[in-house]
Amino acid sequence: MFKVLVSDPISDQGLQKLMDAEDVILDKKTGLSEDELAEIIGDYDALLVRSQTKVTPRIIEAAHKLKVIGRAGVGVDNIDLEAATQKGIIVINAPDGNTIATCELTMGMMMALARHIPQAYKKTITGEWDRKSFVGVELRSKVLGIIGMGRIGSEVAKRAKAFGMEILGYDPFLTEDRAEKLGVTLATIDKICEQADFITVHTPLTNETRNLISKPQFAKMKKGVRIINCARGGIIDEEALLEAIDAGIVAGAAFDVFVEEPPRPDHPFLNHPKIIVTPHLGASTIEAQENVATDVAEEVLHILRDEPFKNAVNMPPVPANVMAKLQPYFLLGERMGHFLAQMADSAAQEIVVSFSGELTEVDTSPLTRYIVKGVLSHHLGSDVNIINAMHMAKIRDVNIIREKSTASKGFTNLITVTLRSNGQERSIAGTLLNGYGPRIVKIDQYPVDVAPEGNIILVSHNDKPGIVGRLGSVLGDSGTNIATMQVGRKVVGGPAIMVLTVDKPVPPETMQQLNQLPDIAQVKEITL
Ligand SMILES: NC(=O)c1ccc[n+]([C@@H]2O[C@H](COP(=O)([O-])OP(=O)(O)OC[C@H]3O[C@@H](n4cnc5c(N)ncnc54)[C@H](O)[C@@H]3O)[C@@H](O)[C@H]2O)c1
Ligand SMILES: O=C(O)CC[C@@H](O)C(=O)O
Repeated sequence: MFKVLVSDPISDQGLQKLMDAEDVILDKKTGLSEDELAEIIGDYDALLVRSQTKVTPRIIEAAHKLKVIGRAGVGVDNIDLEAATQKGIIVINAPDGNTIATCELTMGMMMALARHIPQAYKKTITGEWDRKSFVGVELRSKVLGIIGMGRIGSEVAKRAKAFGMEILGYDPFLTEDRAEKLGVTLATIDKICEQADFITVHTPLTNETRNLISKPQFAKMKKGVRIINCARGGIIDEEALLEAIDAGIVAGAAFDVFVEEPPRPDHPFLNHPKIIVTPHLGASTIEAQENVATDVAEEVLHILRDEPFKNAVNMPPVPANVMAKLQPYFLLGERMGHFLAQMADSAAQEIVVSFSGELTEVDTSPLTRYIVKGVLSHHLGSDVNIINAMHMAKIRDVNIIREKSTASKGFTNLITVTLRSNGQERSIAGTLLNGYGPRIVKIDQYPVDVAPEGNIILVSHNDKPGIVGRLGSVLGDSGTNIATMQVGRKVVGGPAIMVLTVDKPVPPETMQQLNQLPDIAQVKEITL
């Protein structure tokens, strides 16, 4: 018998399969404290949660029998994936079931904003018949900017088309082809800011998307723009939004999600006449809750019964002998991918992974997943992991080519990764150096020796006297300390690269200054 614990309110209809299963005992215990959950979790084979239960390392530590944690929804921010992976617990989610619900809430927010519905309702129920204060705008012929064109963003685009809106879309993985199919014009964030009447965000919250819409973006916006966030708190800078409303740039905003949830009672959004708020209701429809509960219940049954399953968000088991060979390379592989993605000017369209030396003796697919995860995580953040990395690449039309080579160029093992995008090709090679750990040994065609960690500045320049000095003084003026420095070139006076490691992130204005120095083609900051 399998014991399954449901620790958050999850739709009964969705759970029916589990309730009917003869080999399952289902317990529903909601509102447990961490202590209470830690005390009982040791009895269970599966745990089903929504977003309230925090599955902390302590819970996982106490979960001696647990085989699977099922999240009825998309975000797994409430589950400690690292701890679950280390303990061999599979974590699954239900990424598709609440797409329409969240899309429809977004459309509702857009209409409520355009016609002041919540504000007008509030006044009318007090007996005031105020028709003058609530003159709205039509959606027809307005420009809608959608940032993040994944599942939800794409559905919003389809519905907004039906309202006669013109749509500008930005997503690093949005191709001309797909944009055309969706009736969306490919745009940059800047263009969206300059031209949109409504802007809605549908990205995950990652280091790259945190404060994606902040002061500089608001400064570029059209007067009277309306802003919607039904994705994750923090993608839109809350303070900058308030300033943009005060400055008369933003006419209204609608937020379902907040940096801190629930927001503190004196949060400035809560009583603001121009801001509509809802308590993270995107997925709160009967249908969505049934969908996500059904999806997750079916998957949990598959896992408990050792049947094939999908939507796992952490790591599958790898045979011990293969693991022993590959594990030392996982960190290197992931960092190489992340390094390369930051070197490239646009999101990957093709990733070529080539292994040489002893690595060619085993199935390197788990290592490839780490590399692909490293590349994709630059744009997808924690939504991509080693279980779903290949799937994420496939659905975004990113072609993965694997090669094995006998030429290890003097190294026991060598991993070479090439990233192709929009006609650009960049590559790096890395290895584990005995006694020194992971090393990047080649960047494009230049031999280097760089530890893939911390803050790295990569400079493409012309090999001319004085460059090192000019760069050093700009960095010095900004208080940035250079820890190490290497220069690589093929011919005297030709194209060259410089790799600097610095002690802390370089301020954006310093990066701008560096990029404007003479004889410098490009300066990129790589953070690992
Ligand atoms: N309010 C709610 O209750 C609710 C419900 C479901 C989902 N969500 C949230 O909505 C968001 C979107 O969900 P989804 O299912 O559409 O996810 P998805 O993975 O299908 O789509 C996200 C898209 O964002 C894109 N992206 C990543 N970084 C970007 C960047 N810097 N600029 C532009 N685009 C970028 C990705 O390429 C991807 O296509 C997620 O944050 C999810 O957690 C909220
Ligand atoms: O209502 C929920 O469970 C959260 C919904 C949503 O944010 C998700 O991540 O799926």
